[in-house]
Amino acid sequence: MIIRRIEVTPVAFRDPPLLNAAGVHEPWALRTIVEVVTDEGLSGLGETYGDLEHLTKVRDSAEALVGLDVHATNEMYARIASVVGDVVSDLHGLTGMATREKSVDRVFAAFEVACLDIRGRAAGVPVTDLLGGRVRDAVPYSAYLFYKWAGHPGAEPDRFGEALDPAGVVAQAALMIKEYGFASIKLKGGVFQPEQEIEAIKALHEAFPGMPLRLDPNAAWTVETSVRAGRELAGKLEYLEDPTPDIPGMARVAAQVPMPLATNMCVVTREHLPPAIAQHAVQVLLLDHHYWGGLVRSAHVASLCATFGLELSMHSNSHLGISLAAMTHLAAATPNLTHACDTHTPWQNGQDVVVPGSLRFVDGAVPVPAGPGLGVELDRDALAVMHEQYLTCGIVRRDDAGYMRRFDSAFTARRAFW
Ligand SMILES: O=C([O-])C(=O)C[C@H](O)[C@@H](O)C(=O)[O-]
Ligand SMILES: [Mg+2]
Repeated sequence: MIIRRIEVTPVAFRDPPLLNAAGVHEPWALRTIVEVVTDEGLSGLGETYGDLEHLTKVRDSAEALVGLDVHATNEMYARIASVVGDVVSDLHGLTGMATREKSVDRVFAAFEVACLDIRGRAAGVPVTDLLGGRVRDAVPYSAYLFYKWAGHPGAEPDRFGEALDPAGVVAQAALMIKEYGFASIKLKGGVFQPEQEIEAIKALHEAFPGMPLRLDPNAAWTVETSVRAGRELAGKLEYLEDPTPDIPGMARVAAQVPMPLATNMCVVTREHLPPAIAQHAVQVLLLDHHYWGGLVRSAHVASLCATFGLELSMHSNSHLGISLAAMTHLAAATPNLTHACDTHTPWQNGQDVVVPGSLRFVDGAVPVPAGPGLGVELDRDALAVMHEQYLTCGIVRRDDAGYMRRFDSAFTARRAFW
């Protein structure tokens, strides 16, 4: 199974004005779709970020992989490492510090997933079986709530409407739970004064008694604020996610609040694990195969977490169905991933590059797709439409702060701000 050809296609799809500590989502979200084709005519799919600097590395790497066997992932990683010469950072900073290793892992992941898709198709088994077999038939996801404007400025309101206060947040949760059946809730914070976000959690706790809740201010709070908020929310949070920046800051908070702390910001690559574990900075790691180097490397990290007593959840950016399928296969094969995963899927409102039908939500969980490989098929018409949207949307990298500054010229991204 020799790689003959790799198609790399950037796409854009509509995204609502979701607010976070970095600013606000632009009207279009970007992704890159990777299709690896072998000499035997088998093809496999991968999905990754769409920012131009990353896309360029993905394109350059694709050329370097032609001629390799789809099983040769160590050689694939080495070739990609030699192509990815420098560190690629996101403007939004929401997934923590960029390092060289993380930059390579991010590029490698899309190709690794595509090769696993091919290997699963060739063997007639789902990707889950290549990762050790399923420990759950369906993967639970959480309702991922955002403060948001009713619509993008100058455009019609979207169907989710405005959510700028506790009542709006509760209404958004009710809509998501009604449509998807989610059984846990995450609120993206770091947008308003901490008191207002604490009130929103209290309102959710009252409206959905017993439902596990998380709050994620994306490091917008100081240590002192995090401790105060954590204590005020005692008994109401399953975990508090990245209240404050960096491992030492998280360690100080963790020692003083009653709930576990989770992260997708201070532990984002292997070198962060030893200090975080030594300092007891986090109790829950949000895995994300897109930057932890694909599915197999993520499974290795999961195993390390089991050794050191860290629990697991899963992080999500705006994504499409190839990513949802990959996330579901990984989570279904990871025994210690016991918290419901994050997903942006509801915000994508049905837009996708995969043929509808193989991915669905049942009681808030996605059943592992039945077909071989990832179990999803590329919808080539949809891909062409979304690629055209990419060419015309005028956005080449995600810039939440820059977009926010169009409406609030003094805005700066919030880090240990409150
Ligand atoms: O910290 C997190 O969970 C994220 O970074 C998730 C997403 O990036 C989210 O914050 C977003 O897209 O605004
Ligand atoms: Mg987070």
